[in-house]
Amino acid sequence: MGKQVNLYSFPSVDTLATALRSYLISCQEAGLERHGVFKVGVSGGSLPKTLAQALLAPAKDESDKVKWESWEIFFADERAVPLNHEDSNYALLKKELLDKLPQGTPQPTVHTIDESVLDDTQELADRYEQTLVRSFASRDSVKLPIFDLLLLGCGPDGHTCSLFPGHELLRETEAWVSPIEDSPKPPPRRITLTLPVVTHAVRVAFVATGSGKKEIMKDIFEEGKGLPCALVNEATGERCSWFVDNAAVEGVSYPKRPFSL
Ligand SMILES: O=C1O[C@H](COP(=O)(O)O)[C@@H](O)[C@H](O)[C@H]1O
Repeated sequence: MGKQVNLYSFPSVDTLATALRSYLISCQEAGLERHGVFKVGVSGGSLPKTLAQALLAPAKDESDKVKWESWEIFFADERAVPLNHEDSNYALLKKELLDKLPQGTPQPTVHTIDESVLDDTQELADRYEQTLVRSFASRDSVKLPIFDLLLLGCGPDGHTCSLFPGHELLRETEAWVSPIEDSPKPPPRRITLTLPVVTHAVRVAFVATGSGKKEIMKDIFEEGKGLPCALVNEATGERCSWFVDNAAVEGVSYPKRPFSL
């Protein structure tokens, strides 16, 4: 068996958010040291709210500062809807986090999808892949982009990004970004980072909270069952950290670690 992932469980979302903040700052500093920017992919769903709680808290000191001007934000997956649509992951991040940055805060760079091609998901995916190519270097010079951090959610069926259990997209080996037309969770038309891109990141962090997640957490951590979240765990091992509350892992026997950086 490969190296184990870090499973961090917290008594509340508040304590989880405090730890997540420290983790994000450490990933930010590692990214800045590596290449002068912090390249992070974010998900939709329940993540942006917890992320906002972590990032909007005032800095304790200089070493705890979010250096927004150095953040390059990408989307781990996005829905094929206008950017101001209620189903848009960008709109959600904007509402929960970006619009709440205090006045005068230097703005992060946010890489959104190209709204002009929403009716063609293959083109939408290709254009987003080109966005990655421009930021991470050409596909000829790198086989896969390397995100400093991917922030992922875990759906109650074990999906992550828009990679769903049993879907043929899990076998994609070439594309960096793929379209999906039949997402079992609405809306059906989306684009997503592919599994090789997700598992190639320097670090991957899942955030999952609430008792609604506990059954799938057992499946992911105890049996795997080929679930997308389990595939990410298997491929990333100790590069992968789960930030969960106690309710989400009640009855899960996988060893939890005390949080430390
Ligand atoms: O549809 C999606 O769902 C997942 C999981 O969402 P959650 O609400 O259960 O946290 C999310 O990570 C993904 O970005 C989103 O498009």
